[in-house]
Amino acid sequence: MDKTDIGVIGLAVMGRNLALNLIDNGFLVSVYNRTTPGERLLQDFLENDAKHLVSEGKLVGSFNLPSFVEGIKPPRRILLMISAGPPVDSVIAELVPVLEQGDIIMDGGNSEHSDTTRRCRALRNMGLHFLGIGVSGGEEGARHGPSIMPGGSLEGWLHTKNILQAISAKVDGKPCCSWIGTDAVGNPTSSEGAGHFIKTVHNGIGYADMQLLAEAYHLMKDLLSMGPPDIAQVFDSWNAENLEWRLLENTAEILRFKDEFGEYLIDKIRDAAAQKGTGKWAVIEAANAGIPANVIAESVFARFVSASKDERLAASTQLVGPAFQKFVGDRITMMDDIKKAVQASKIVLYAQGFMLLQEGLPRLFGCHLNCADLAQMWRGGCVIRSKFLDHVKNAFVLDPQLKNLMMDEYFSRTLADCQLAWRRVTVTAINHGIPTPAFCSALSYYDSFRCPRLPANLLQAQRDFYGAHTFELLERPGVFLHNDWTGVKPK
Ligand SMILES: NC(=O)C1=CN([C@@H]2O[C@H](COP(=O)(O)OP(=O)(O)OC[C@H]3O[C@@H](n4cnc5c(N)ncnc54)[C@H](OP(=O)(O)O)[C@@H]3O)[C@@H](O)[C@H]2O)C=CC1
Ligand SMILES: O=C(CO)[C@H](O)[C@H](O)COP(=O)(O)O
Repeated sequence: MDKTDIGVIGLAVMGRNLALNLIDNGFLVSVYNRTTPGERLLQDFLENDAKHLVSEGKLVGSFNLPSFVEGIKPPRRILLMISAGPPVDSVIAELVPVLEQGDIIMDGGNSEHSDTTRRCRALRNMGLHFLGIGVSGGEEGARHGPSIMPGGSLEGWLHTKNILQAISAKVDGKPCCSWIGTDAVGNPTSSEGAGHFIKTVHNGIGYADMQLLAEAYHLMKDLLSMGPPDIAQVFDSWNAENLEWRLLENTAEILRFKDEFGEYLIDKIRDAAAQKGTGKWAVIEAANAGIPANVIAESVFARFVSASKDERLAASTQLVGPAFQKFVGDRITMMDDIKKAVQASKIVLYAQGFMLLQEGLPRLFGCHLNCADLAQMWRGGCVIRSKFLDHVKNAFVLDPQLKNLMMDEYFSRTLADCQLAWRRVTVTAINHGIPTPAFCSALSYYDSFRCPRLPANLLQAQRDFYGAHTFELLERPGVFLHNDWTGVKPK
C-alpha cells in the first residue's frame, strides 16, 4: 500500500471520527492507539467501523509507533487526539526518536496554551513543527466537519492547511478553519499556543451559552410550571426565528427525549454538572488579563454550586427563601421576556469573550486576531455555532478595532430592545427565589459598563485609608495622592 497522507494517534470519540472524516475527504490515513490492558480501541476500530476501509487500502492500523510513523509520507503529518496534559508529552517523547527533521505534530486535544507554547519551542529546536489546534464540534463535528482553530508553527500550517481545511465544516463554501495569529498588517505569523488559547475561550463561551439555556429552562420549569415537551416547543419556536443555534436545537431534542419507560430522561438526570477544566482555564485567563468575563465565570461557578448536591439538599431544609407563589403574570409575555434575557446576556457574553481574545493574543503570543475570521470559523461545525455569529462577524467587518461588541450599532440596539424584559426576568427570578446567575451577572456588567460614575471612588479611598495605596482626583488624573484620613499619621 502507498504511504499514507496523515497519521492519527488516539482512537476515542474524536480520533476515530476524524480518521473517518479524513478518509471521506480522500486522504489515506494511518492510525495508532496505545494498547493498554483494558482498552482495545485500535483493534475494535480496525475490526468494526474501519474494517472495510482497511481492506480498501484507505486506512492502516499499526500496533507500534515506529511502524505507524514509517507508513506515513514525509514530511509526516501526525494528529494527536488524546487526553490533554502529561499524555501529550509522553506521546511526543515516544515520537521524537522516530521522526525526521521537518515532520509535523498537531495536537488536536484540549491542551493548555502554555503547554502548547512550550512544546512548539522544544520541537522547533529539534527541527520539528508543532501545531496546537483547537477542534470543536464533538463527535458529530469530528465525523462530518468540525471547526478547527490552528496555531503554532506557520511552516507546519503550510504543510497541513489543505488537509485541515478539507475536513473542516464549510459555511458559504468557506472552511471553518483558518490560521490563528497575524502580524500587525494581517499577514499570518507563527503563533505558538494561540490556537489552544482560542479553544479555551471558545469552551468558556460554550459553558455560558449552555448556562443561559439552563437558566431559561429552570424558569420555565419552576416559575411557569412547564414540562419538558412544552419547554422544547418554546425553544423550537425561538429557533424558528432564524437563530440556527445548534445548542438550542440540541437542547430541545434533549427535552423531548423519553427513556425506555416512556418518561422524560431529563427529569431523571442528577443535577450535578461535571467539567474537564477548559471553562475554568478561561476564567483564569480572564483574571490574568484583567478582563471582566463574569458571565463565563458565573457559568463555571454555577457548575461548582450544582456539584455540591448533598450540601444543597441539606441547605434546602434550613435556608429560607420566598414562600412559593404561583406565577400570576402573563405567561406568553414572560416566555418572550426569557428569550430576550437570553439574547441580551448572550451579547454581553460574546462581548466579554472577544475582549479576552483580543487582549490575549498580543500579550501572550505577540500576534493579533482577525475577529471577523474567527466568528466565521465558529459559524459552522462547532459546539457554539449559531447565526448570532454572523452579527459578530459583521460588527468586526464594520470596525476591526471594535473593543466591545455591545458598542456595535446592531448589538446596542438589540440590548436596548431587550433590557426591560431582561430586568423583569431577573427581578421575577429573584422574587421567586430561582437562581439565574448568568442572566444577573450579564445584566450587572451591562449596567456597570454604561454607568458613568461607579462607586470605585470609595474603593480607592478605602484602599488609601488602610494601605496608603493612593488615589487620583477626577480633576487631576495621573497624579496619585495619599490622604491622612484619620489625622493620626503612623510613626
Ligand atoms: N469529546 C469531545 O467532545 C471533545 C474532545 N476534545 C479533546 O480531544 C481529545 C480527545 O478527546 P476524546 O476523543 O473525547 O478522548 P479522551 O479525552 O477520552 O481521550 C482518550 C484518548 O487518549 C488516549 N490516552 C490517554 N492517556 C494516554 C497516554 N498516557 N498515552 C497515550 N494515549 C493516551 C486514550 O488511549 P487509551 O484508550 O489507551 O487510554 C484515548 O485514545 C481530548 O484532549 C479532548 O479534551 C476536543 C473537542 C471535543
Ligand atoms: O471541547 C469540547 C467541545 O468543544 C468538549 O466537549 C469539552 O471537553 C467539554 O467540556 P466539559 O467536559 O468541561 O463540559
